[in-house]
Parts: sequence; structure tokens; C-alpha cells
Amino acid sequence: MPLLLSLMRERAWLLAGAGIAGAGAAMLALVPLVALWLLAVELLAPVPDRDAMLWAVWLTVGGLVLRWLLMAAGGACSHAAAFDLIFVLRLKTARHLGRLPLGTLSRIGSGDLKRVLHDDIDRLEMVFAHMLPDMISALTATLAGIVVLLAVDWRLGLAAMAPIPLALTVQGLLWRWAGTKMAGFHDDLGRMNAAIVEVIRAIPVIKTFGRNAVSLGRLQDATTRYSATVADFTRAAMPAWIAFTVLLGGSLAVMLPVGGMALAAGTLDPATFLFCVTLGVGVCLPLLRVVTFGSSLQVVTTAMQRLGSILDAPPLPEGTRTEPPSDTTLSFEGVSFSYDDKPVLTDVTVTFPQGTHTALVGRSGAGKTTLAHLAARFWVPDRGTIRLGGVDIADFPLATLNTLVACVFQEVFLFHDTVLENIRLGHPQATREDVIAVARAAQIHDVIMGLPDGYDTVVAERGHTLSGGQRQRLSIARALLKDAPVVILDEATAFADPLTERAIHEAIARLCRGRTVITIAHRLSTLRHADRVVVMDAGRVVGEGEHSSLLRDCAVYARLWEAKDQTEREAAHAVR
Ligand SMILES: Nc1ncnc2c1ncn2[C@@H]1O[C@H](COP(=O)(O)OP(=O)(O)OP(=O)(O)O)[C@@H](O)[C@H]1O
Repeated sequence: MPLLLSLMRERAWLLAGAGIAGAGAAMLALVPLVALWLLAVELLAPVPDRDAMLWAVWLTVGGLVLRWLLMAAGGACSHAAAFDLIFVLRLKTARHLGRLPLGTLSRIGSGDLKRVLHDDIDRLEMVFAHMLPDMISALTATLAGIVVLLAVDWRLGLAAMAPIPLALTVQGLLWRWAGTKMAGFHDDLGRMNAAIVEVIRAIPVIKTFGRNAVSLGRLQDATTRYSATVADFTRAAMPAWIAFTVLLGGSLAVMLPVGGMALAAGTLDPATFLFCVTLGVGVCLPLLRVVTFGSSLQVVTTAMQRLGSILDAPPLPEGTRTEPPSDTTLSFEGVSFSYDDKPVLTDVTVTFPQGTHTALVGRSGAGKTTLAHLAARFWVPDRGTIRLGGVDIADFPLATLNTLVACVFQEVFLFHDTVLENIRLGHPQATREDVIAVARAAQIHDVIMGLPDGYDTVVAERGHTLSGGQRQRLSIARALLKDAPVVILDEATAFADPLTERAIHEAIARLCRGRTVITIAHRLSTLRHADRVVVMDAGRVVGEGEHSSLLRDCAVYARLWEAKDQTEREAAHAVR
């Protein structure tokens, strides 16, 4: 609710305009009825006044035209406010997401992120463009109708209002009951959303494993559970909702006997009776729209709470230093890190000197990727400091650190855009010639020229028109264009055949020239290209130096090589 109110303040004038126009239009809806009453009075008079009757006709026409104008103006204001606010909020949320640590993002989960960014924010269109003006005009219509009735004949006015307290009591009880069910309802919806996202992502795996894939089962369970919750909710709420609707339409049942008695007593004339009954029939019915708005508001409030909890998540703290450090030695000093409660790095102290190429090796799960991610500040260490040229990387704004550190990771994400723009991501101001030059250096130029529109070919979502090795070379081109002094490579040859691997290594050699490079070497063959090796085991650095000295002094390293040699011997034996 506070988020909704603060949003309303941002476009207060437009919303006020929409509200005033809606209220005016609702009041003008009464004009034809008043004109009808004036006509009836004249028609039932012994000598009807023709001028007064003509005036009543003109009053109706004028009222209708003005009402149409007000409705158009109100609609324009409310839609302008709604789309403005959606734009502002979506941009604010996207910017905030960009500044959140990866940990927070993965905790939120992609299903919930999609729901908040897309569905939840979209609900604001319904609130500001439709529900809010509609509620104001509905409330005004009922209020104005009752005020007119009270002014014309207070007895019939009170009779028209009589069912309202009972109807609102029923609805209040229904709301209170619905409130207790909402949390479960939204949990089920969240589970279904997460299952949908998982299935979309896992389509290749599902195809491979057929219908037995866990994802499909989970989606089926989540959907069944959600529809059962909605069905139970609707069934249980139906009687109270029907009672409320019937009560709101029940004004006439009270007005007819009250009016009949007044007519019989001679204290009410027939024209006034007719007018009051006509107005009273539907005077409370607009409140139905107000109540519908109330139920939808509950949904929107929950959506805004979800959005609020994301916007309240603390972003990565950023420094203000924008000048680059004097050198690009990267050092970890007593760095420890846990994913939630699971310790992954313990007291890591290691230096990657300027201009050297270091291979990071260790068993799977040793913490190599995590160490690299910390250098790019995807996460913040629990303890210790990471320095670049002696400066704590936390002292740089993320945008500056981004220009200093380039990453080439195993999974390369390509945007649904041209190849040119995908490479240009590394340096948005780069010219086409610059892009072609780095693509040549990354050994990917010929592949790009073979695509239907060359550099202007649009690559499909998640880069499915390029192979794994090609995507990696494109990622290297990006990093080359970025021209960052520190480069982190996560086993960039994982997808490659021997020829492609050679092409990639040539590309990497160009990328590494004169820079501080860390290669996460999942395959020990990558070590040939490194100046030195850092060995990790169970989240600690257990050795560093040159290959030969490590082979002699570091048991973990010696075991890794022994395993590699044995695998190669077995492979050679199998081929023979
Ligand atoms: N996002 C995450 N959330 C929770 N735990 C994680 C996350 N990423 C990695 N881990 C865990 O942290 C540990 C270290 O993982 P990391 O990826 O850093 O190891 P690695 O040495 O790079 O492994 P590999 O060579 O297999 O890629 C592993 O036990 C892994 O399960």
C-alpha cells in the first residue's frame, strides 16, 4: 500500500483530473432522470408549461454531451497516468535488479522475477486506468443519487439506503474470510509460475527424457493445486457474494411500501413517486463495482508487497572512485565466502600479478568459479578484501569495475539482436569497423560472414543459431572490444573440437596480451598457455607457482595430473 500511495503522489495531478472528471460524469448521469421528472411534473399538471418541457429536453442533451466530454477527458488522464507509472516503475525495478547481488536474484527465483516485472507491474494499468476512476464514479453515482433522493423526499431517500448496512456487513465478513485465504492462493500461484518458467527453460531436457521429467510433473501438480484452490475459494465465496448482490439491488423492496403509504396519505405526489422509484431502483448497484475494486485491490496490494520486497532488497554497495588504479594486480586478502550458510571459500589469500596469465585449477566444486565471480563483484565476500592495483574493488562504482574486468564464462548469453549489437555490448560506442576487427581477432569473422545477413543477422533467444564454440568466440570478441585490463576466462574451450579449440586459443592469446588474466582451467591442457598455476581444494588455495614445482610440492596438484595421465592412457588404450 505505501508503494501504491507513493506512486499515486508521483502522478497526483493526472489522477486527480481523472477522478474529478469521473465524478462529474457520474453526477451528470442523473440529469436525464431529473429532466424526466420535470417533464412528468409538467405533463401531469392541469396546464403544462411548454417552455419548461423544452428546457428539460435541452438539459438532457447538454448533460449527455458534457458527460461524454468529461468521460473522454477522465479516460485520457487515467490512461496517461497509468502508462507513465508502469514505465517509471518497470525502469526503476529493472535498474534495481541490475544492482542486486546475484545471490539475492537467485533467491528470488526467475519465476517470481518474471511475475513481478511483467504481471505485477502490469496490474497497475488496471488499477490506475480503470479501477480507480471507476470506483470514484461509482461512489459518486450512489452518493449523488441518495443525496438527490433525500433532497426530493427524505423518506424515500432513507428507504433507498436501508439495504446498504446489511449488504456491507455481509461483504465485510466475506473480505475478512478471503483475507485469510489470500496467502495460500498466492503461494499456489507462485509455485505454478515457477513451474512454468522451469518447464520453458527445461524444454530440451524434457524432450530428451520424455514425460517423466520432474519439471512436467511439478507443473502438473502446481496447476492442479492452483485450480483446486481457485475452485474451493469460488465455491465458498459464492453464497455471500450472491447475498450481497441481491441486497444491493433490494432498495425497491423498501421504497415501494414506504412510497405507497406516503401516496395513500397524500403526502407524496405521483410524479415525485415515479421519479424517486426510477432513481432508487439502481441507486446502490454502483457499489458492486466498488466492492469488485476492493477485491482486486487485495490482489494488487499483494503484488505491490512482492514488488516492494524486491525494491527493499539492499543493492550491492558501490564506491565512488572512478579513476582507474595505477596497476592491475588482482589480490585476494583473507577472503571467505558462503552461499547462504554453506561455506565455499575459506580465508583465501592469493595474488594475480599485473600482466600474468594464471590458471586456476582444482577438483570440481573447489570454489574456482566462485573466486572468479567475487573478482567481478557478482557477490560480496563475507570476510576479507579483494584489491585491484591496491584499491578495494568495493571502492569502484559497478560501472567502473565493469570497464576494468572482462569475463568470458562457460554459458554465453546472446541477446535477441544482431550479431553486431551482441558484440558491441562490450563497448556500446564502438564502430562497425571496430566490431569487425575484434571478430577477426576472435576467429569468428568468417563464421559471421557465413550467416544469412552477416553482422546484421539477428541471433535467436539464448543464441541458438550459433554453436557453443562460436558463442564462446563471440564472447571473446565482446571482451576484446571491452579492452579491460583484467580478464577472467571460465574454461572457454569447454565446447570445442580440436580445430575450434585451436582457434579459440589463438583468440584468447590476443585477448590476454598485456593483461592480467585468470583462466579457470577445468581441463589441465589449458595450463600450457598459463605463466603460473593456482591450485584450489575445498575452498582454500593449497598451492601456487609453476607447473614443475607444483608437481613436486603440491599433493593435490600431483593427484590431478596423475588422474589426467591415467585418463589419457585409458583413452589411448581404448582407441587401440
Ligand atoms: N549459486 C550457488 N548457490 C549455492 N551454492 C553454490 C552456488 N554456486 C556454486 N555453489 C557451490 O559452491 C561450491 C563451489 O562451486 P564453484 O562453482 O565455485 O566450484 P568450481 O571449482 O568452479 O567447480 P567446477 O569446476 O565444477 O565448475 C560447490 O559446492 C557448489 O555446489
